[in-house]
Amino acid sequence: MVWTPLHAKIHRTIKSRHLFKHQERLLVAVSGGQDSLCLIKLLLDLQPKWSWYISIAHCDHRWRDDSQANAYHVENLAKNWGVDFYLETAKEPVNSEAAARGWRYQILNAIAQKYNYQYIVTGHTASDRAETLLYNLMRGTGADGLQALTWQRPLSEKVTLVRPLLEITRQQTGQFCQDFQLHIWEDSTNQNVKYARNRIRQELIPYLQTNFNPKVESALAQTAELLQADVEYLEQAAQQLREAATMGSGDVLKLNRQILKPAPITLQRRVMRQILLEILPDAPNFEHIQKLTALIIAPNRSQTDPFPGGAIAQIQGDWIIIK
Ligand SMILES: Nc1ncnc2c1ncn2[C@@H]1O[C@H](COP(=O)(O)OP(=O)(O)OP(=O)(O)O)[C@@H](O)[C@H]1O
Repeated sequence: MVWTPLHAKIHRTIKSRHLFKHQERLLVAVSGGQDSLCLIKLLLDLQPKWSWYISIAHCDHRWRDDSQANAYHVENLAKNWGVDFYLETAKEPVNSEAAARGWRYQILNAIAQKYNYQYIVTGHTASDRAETLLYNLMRGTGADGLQALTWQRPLSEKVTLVRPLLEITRQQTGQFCQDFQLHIWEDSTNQNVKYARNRIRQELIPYLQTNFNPKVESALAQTAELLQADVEYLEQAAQQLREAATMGSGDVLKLNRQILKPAPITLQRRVMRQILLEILPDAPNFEHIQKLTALIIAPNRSQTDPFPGGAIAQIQGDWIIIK
């Protein structure tokens, strides 16, 4: 087996970030594209050092004419490598990117639970991280949206999603596949500049590389990494503030304004967002968070309009009452 600098880098990353331990069961999500092929080859090469049990899962969304051929291609690779292969085919063609993603994670999670895999591993790269950061920046999310793709994320009680390639660029995964002659299945929809994501990848990033910073992808990925640590810290601080300020539970929630008032605005907003995440049917937007935060210094007896789902917040002296 040929050991490259990329092997060494991933080995170090897995060790230093404690992504997996020895002898764990990994379900690798392989689309057949260059990123996930690079990922599976690296993990299979590292396997003897770690004694993992590695399998491959592929999801056929049925949204391209060649999607079945794509699935066979991945199945053949799995056969040649001698690893278990799980295929799930959508009953109806999945026709939006968001729907495909939602369906895919649900399926991967179900396979992992059924066959007892602790980890689902995906091939997201530093390039994906940079694109996600730019995309979210233009949509106006705060630091939470910009932290863009975390190393690990729980998908359910027993299954964790892990992304070991977040410090490797797409250029590197492409070169790796070429060096090892891995046959990539090109996704024709990646070329379609109708999608904002593809315009960022095909047009915006190359423009930034040429005119601003040739290493812009790694620079943006590093920004995401720094923001991730900031967000983690702020969320913990907000959680503590919330616990200190909250009374009651169930249908009526009381927040003490005297405790919230001296806190920095970023923590006040985060407390309100954490609460709204639990009581609204969908994720709260900036306006919802602002409306609730404004009550911290509002005159006595002020109240909000109903939030989606019907909850109302009102002031009674030192308390914000949410019911
Ligand atoms: N059809 C598929 N079958 C199995 N795994 C897949 C499939 N498509 C994508 N993946 C996994 O997801 C990773 C990211 O793929 P891609 O960037 O195309 O998806 P995405 O929709 O942007 O994902 P996300 O929502 O997680 O950011 C791939 O490297 C691969 O591990």
